[in-house]
Amino acid sequence: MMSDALHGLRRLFAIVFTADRRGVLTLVFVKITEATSLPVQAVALKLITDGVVEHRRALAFGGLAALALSIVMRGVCAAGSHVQYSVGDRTMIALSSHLGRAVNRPAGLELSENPEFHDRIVMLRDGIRMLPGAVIGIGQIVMLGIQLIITAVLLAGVHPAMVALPVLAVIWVWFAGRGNRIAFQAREATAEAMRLDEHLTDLVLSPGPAKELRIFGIEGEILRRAQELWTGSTRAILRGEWRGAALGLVGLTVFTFGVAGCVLGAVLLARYGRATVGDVVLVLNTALLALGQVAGIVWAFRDVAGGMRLVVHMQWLDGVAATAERIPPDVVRPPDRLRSGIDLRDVGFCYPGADRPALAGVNLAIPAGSTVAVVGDNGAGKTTLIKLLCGLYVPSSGSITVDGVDLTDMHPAQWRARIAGTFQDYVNYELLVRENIGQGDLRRLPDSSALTEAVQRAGAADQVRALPAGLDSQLGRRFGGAELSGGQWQRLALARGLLRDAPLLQVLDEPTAALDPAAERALFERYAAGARHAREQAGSVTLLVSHRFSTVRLADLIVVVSAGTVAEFGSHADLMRSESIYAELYRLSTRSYRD
Ligand SMILES: Nc1ncnc2c1ncn2[C@@H]1O[C@H](COP(=O)(O)OP(=O)(O)OP(=O)(O)O)[C@@H](O)[C@H]1O
Repeated sequence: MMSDALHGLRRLFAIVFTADRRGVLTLVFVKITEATSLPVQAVALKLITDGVVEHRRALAFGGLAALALSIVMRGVCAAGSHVQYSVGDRTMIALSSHLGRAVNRPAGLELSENPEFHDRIVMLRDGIRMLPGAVIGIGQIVMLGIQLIITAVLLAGVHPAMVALPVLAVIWVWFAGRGNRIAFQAREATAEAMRLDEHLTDLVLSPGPAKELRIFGIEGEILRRAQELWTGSTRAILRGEWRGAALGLVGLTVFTFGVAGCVLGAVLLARYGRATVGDVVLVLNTALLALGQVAGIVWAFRDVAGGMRLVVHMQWLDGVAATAERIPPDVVRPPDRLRSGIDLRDVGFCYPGADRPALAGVNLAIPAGSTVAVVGDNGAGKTTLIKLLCGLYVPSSGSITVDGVDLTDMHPAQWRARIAGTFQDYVNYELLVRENIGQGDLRRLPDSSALTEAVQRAGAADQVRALPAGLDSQLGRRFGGAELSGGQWQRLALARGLLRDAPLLQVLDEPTAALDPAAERALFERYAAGARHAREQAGSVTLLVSHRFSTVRLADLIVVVSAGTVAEFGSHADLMRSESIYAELYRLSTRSYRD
């Protein structure tokens, strides 16, 4: 535990020092000056008192000179005090960008689906806001620590037993440290409840879910649940704070007795002629000062402990992010063009924490240049299959190979750079239209003709033309821009998925649910035309997940996924010739359209 704390403190020091070297050095100078100014003042008062009482002019003038010095030192400290804020802010900025990098490091989705990850992120986010306080706290501890050592030396000069006072200070700090830990643990235990509270409050405040909430009349109930979570968490945090404060109070009581003992001792020593009146003034000054110094250290430790816990969460995140980064030792680059295709051999996958596999025994050979439709019931495993092909998860068993190279041997980011896609839960980026589409390939964002071509292929040309500034129109009511219908947002998402030139894998996971069947078919025909171009250029494979058989039948090959495995695989004509599940589903769908 102690070694963890020391390690955390060392890391925190290192982070602060790296973030602002010059600021830290200035801060050290300012804090040492601040630390020595008060003891200089206490000694000055002793010298002045003894000089006046004993009629020793030189002593009194020496005391006055020391007093003047202490005032100058205090002035230097006041002038330099702003440095601690800038060091704090720079550290906060450095750690925030480190956090951003760590969160983006993992190749897959496992980490973002891990509840512990989200709890730690909440604690990190809150902790980063406390960082400037932790930096100021480090400065305070250094300064007050030096002061306390000088105090101990001065007190020992009056009587050696008074050196016990700093020992009592350590006891106080220890009690307070235990108290802080209890308070922090209480706060951390509420992280999940606080996250749920945030989610529920967002639901009520965001325009998207507002319709459903109003229709069902559940805003009140959702808010009540959020309030309940917030109240429960706040109460638990307060309980922890009270218990922590009680421990701190025990330490304070012990130390106060020590201060009283020193003052009483000095008075008795003076009474029996073993100390001067100046000594009593010195003890009064320093011992009472020490009360404030240790109280300051206790408070500063609380802020620093917050920073140290932040370091612990950061290290956890760095560790799991590095593990999840999945960079193979001998990285193989994805091919420039697909020659043979993508093979799945006996692929199985179980989501972390799930009790049964989402996919098992999947065998599939997808030839280069083919367009493949994936069909199946809800929950059959279609999206999971797509996510494995995109390298967002690693199969639990079996292998996926691209032109004979195992996907796990490829750099995940390099493989993803060769994938284009639109998913059923696409994102509505409320940016400029060109930025919304440009997210599909940032390198092509400035290329208006590439954007326009993607817009045309997605069938969104008319809707973009109707906007006040075309590609440069702002989207989203909240930002003073245009609000789009569900289908219009979806067409922009499709354009985004079409922006990347000649991808090796083009994925369309039910991206057309908000389009009518005729629009979906027209879109897929345009897609197929584009796919021909990509096929010629890069041997691209296009994968389409759809429940609409009028579109599905246009694909070269059809995969029927059922209960986590591939039940059928073949062309429309082949599957229709046999008594297949596909033929049954196809007839059902065409019949329901006729009825
Ligand atoms: N992130 C996840 N964590 C745990 N289980 C999941 C996760 N995503 C999906 N599953 C489970 O895996 C199974 C397959 O889900 P998948 O999303 O692949 O189905 P699907 O065929 O795409 O369904 P749909 O047609 O409804 O989109 C389901 O039982 C689902 O509950």
